[in-house]
Amino acid sequence: MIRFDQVSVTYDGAARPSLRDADFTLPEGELTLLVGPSGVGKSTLLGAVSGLVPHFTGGTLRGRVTVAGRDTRTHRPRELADVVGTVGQDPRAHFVTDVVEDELAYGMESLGLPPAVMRRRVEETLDLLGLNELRDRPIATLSGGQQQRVAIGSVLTTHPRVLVLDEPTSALDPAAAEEVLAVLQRLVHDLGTTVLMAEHRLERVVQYADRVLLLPSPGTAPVLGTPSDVMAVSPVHPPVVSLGRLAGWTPLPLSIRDARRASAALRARLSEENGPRTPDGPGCPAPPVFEARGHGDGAPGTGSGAERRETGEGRGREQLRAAVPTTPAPVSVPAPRSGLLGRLTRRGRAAATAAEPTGAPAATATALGIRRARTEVLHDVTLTVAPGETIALMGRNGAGKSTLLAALTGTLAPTTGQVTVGGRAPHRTPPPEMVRRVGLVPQEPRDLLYADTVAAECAAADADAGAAPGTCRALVSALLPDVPDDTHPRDLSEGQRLTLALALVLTGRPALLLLDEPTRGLDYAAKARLVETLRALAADGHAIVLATHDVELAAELAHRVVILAGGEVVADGPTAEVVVSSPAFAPQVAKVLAPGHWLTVSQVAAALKATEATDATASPRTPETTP
Ligand SMILES: Nc1ncnc2c1ncn2[C@@H]1O[C@H](COP(=O)(O)OP(=O)(O)OP(=O)(O)O)[C@@H](O)[C@H]1O
Ligand SMILES: Nc1ncnc2c1ncn2[C@@H]1O[C@H](COP(=O)(O)OP(=O)(O)OP(=O)(O)O)[C@@H](O)[C@H]1O
Repeated sequence: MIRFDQVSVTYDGAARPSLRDADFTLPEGELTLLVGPSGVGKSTLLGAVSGLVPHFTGGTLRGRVTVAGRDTRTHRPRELADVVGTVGQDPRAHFVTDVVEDELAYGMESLGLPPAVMRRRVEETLDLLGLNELRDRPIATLSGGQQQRVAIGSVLTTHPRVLVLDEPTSALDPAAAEEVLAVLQRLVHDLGTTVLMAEHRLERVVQYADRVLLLPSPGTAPVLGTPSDVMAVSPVHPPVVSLGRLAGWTPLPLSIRDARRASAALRARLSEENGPRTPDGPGCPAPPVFEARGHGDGAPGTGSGAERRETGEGRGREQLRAAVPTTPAPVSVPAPRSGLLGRLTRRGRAAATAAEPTGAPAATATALGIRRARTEVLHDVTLTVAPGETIALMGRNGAGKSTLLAALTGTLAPTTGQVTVGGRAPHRTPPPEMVRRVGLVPQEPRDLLYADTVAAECAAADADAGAAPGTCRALVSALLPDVPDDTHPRDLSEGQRLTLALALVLTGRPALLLLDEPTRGLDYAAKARLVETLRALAADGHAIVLATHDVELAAELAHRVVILAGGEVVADGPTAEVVVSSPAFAPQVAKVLAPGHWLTVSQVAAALKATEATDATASPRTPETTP
């Protein structure tokens, strides 16, 4: 159904192709997952299928891409619209109309479908994606996840034979993501739809894939194989695969169910330990985080142990291994340089202590209620955020997370109750006085970026924060060393844009840092860098509140998890206590190793090391659990 014939794409002015030597066929009626580190060319490959590359993006496409027999170089995206449905990374870029129902009908109208068919398909899609209650709503008033569902729905109504999706679950809560993936799987199984989907959160999607197409590193040819064969060699993989590689499980499990079946010995071994040593309050140093290094570097969790015990099962695995270079995965958010970050956080501490008397909370909400349009979106929310504390704010799409963050920044005024940040009521305090008290990195970092160059953004951030000229640029250099002054923010990758937005906000050294869904579009390595940066800030006294659907991020970073449902706080407590028993919010490791309170692969690796050290003095090693 989709055929790439020796395809390379080079953007205008680029020194190297962004996609090279792509040569593969994707058959009809299969779901193929496209994976790879940030900036490796996934969106470029997807664009070559929908015709956006090179027709809209410019650049040169060599070779031939055919979709249902049509050459995408000679067929513009409009001439492919009856066959290919595309949802890009930013749902808002997708919308043509203002209201949910109209948006669902728009694609069918363009294809000239009869009104009766349109009506039936709109109703079906509203039901299928749980959008019924939102059908009359202006799209601009929907939450991020609600908008993403509408974008997906608007493509499904045209019944395309090929669906091309760029991170379709990035703004969805875990349950909504499962619902959308189940719908896609039904289309594949029941209607023979061909789905090609890029996604960074592999823990959500890999078990749904028939095949995985891996772009291992920039300029390396794509590798196609079964999910388990590709995951065995991929530089990006979900925690359940890291755990399987660490424990040496063969075949490598991709689902929680398979991992639980393989995990009896590991669970027994870990039960001898006293449980994970998690940071349960501000100021506690935490264990290392997501695996940030590439395959083959011998680090725990990269699978070297598992591979030594490989039995060779899995057709094609050896060829895959040969095709995947063993260089570390490129990262889009480089490690902070300790000197500069140190200076940043020291200044942060000065700001934090200047803004807060010792022991005072960074922020409070008391019996907070907020009405938007005619709906009460938050109700009776009471919350205290301490300096140095990292809180993950979780909950279903539309639960009110972004609304709570907006109340903390002062963008929305309480309808009832009170909010204080650094001792002030944020909605009544002039913005310049709030800059050092609170900063928000919004769900879409583009919303903070107005200027044409990175340098101009930095100059504006210095002026807004009353900081010495050069303050912001020093931060950008620390967090994004390779980005020149004259780069247009539009040309940065998702991860780079997020980091630029973070640097702009940190220029004001806010005592309270708010981040709305900060891992959208980030690969595992970039996420590890973000975690490192946020930990350094928390250790230095900044309070951090993250609204996130990323259960793995919450497990790594948060001291405390607060769950909102229908605008109310329904859980608030230490991370392990809140997430371990929750089917929706537990990270993969917790699900595999329940009832133990293990949350991350790094905790398990540390525990195994400890038991091994004990065993080395007492008895022979247990090969099964040797990393
Ligand atoms: N329109 C464009 N013009 C010039 N360069 C581009 C354009 N689009 C992408 N690039 C560059 O091509 C490379 C591949 O980008 P692409 O967006 O395809 O990667 P990706 O794997 O989808 O990344 P991510 O996971 O961050 O979305 C990057 O170096 C990017 O900067
Ligand atoms: N401007 C607005 N007018 C009316 N209702 C709104 C407006 N903005 C948001 N809402 C509604 O308020 C509710 C809470 O939205 P909010 O953006 O706070 O949710 P969220 O928990 O951040 O969701 P997500 O996880 O999808 O980002 C949703 O039902 C949303 O539709």
